[in-house]
Amino acid sequence: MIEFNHLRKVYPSTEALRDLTLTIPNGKIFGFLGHNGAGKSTTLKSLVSIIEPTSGTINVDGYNLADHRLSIKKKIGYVPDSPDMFLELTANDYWDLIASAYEIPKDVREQRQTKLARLFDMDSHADEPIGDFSHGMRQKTVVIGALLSDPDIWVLDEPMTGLDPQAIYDLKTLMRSHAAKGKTVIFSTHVLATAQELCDELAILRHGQLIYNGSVKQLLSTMPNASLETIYLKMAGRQGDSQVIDQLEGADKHD
Ligand SMILES: Nc1ncnc2c1ncn2[C@@H]1O[C@H](COP(=O)(O)OP(=O)(O)OP(=O)(O)O)[C@@H](O)[C@H]1O
Repeated sequence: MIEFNHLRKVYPSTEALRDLTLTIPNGKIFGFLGHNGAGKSTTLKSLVSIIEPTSGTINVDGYNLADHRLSIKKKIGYVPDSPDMFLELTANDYWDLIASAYEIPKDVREQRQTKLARLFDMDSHADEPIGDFSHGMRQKTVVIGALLSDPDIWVLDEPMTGLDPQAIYDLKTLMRSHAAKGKTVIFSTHVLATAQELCDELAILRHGQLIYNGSVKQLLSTMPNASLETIYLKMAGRQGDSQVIDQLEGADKHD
């Protein structure tokens, strides 16, 4: 179980998180939704210790993150919001780096890497530089890296961006099976159909504030026959949406 208690993050020009309090249970797929800049990555980066919150605490399985940083980091596999890093390394070098940081035994690492690289069609590209990869191949490289240590807690920031349909299907299957084992799967997405299909529970952020936390079922029951997209846009979307689109359409007609 992961608990965020009154988390705040202030950047010089923005208050990215405002008093975020929520609990993420084990054994569920938990989704973060919110417009660009809502605070999703900031929340996930705080959990994986890439950034330090301005105030507030995070507890993982009852342990305070600030006091047990290293042991908690080792339980987490993280897919960052951008796969454009370590471009000069080969995929293999990158996985080596992760294997040594997580102290994964050589035989375990080899077994898992072989399976994951084959699953994501990356086995024949392992010795090529990441900088030569397409966006989707870079994404597959970081997904494999995140899952290499078989971590209990998966923190996936927009993990499906750029993946092909087969890889998306496979990743969704892995996420479901990991949660079914009672482990934790946290991900952010802008694809509301995916969130509706995959998530058990959701947090919706707007301007760094939590505007919904609960089950997808419960949220869908608030508006019978409406999709998550419809409900989300009512909660988090621009007011007078159709008016703005009508004005744009009108402007186009006069061009
Ligand atoms: N390193 C940084 N320095 C300054 N401001 C930042 C930094 N990182 C994020 N921010 C600001 O914090 C706010 C939240 O950003 P964050 O990346 O958490 O949003 P997000 O919900 O993940 O957005 P997106 O959907 O676009 O990825 C934004 O206003 C952003 O400009």
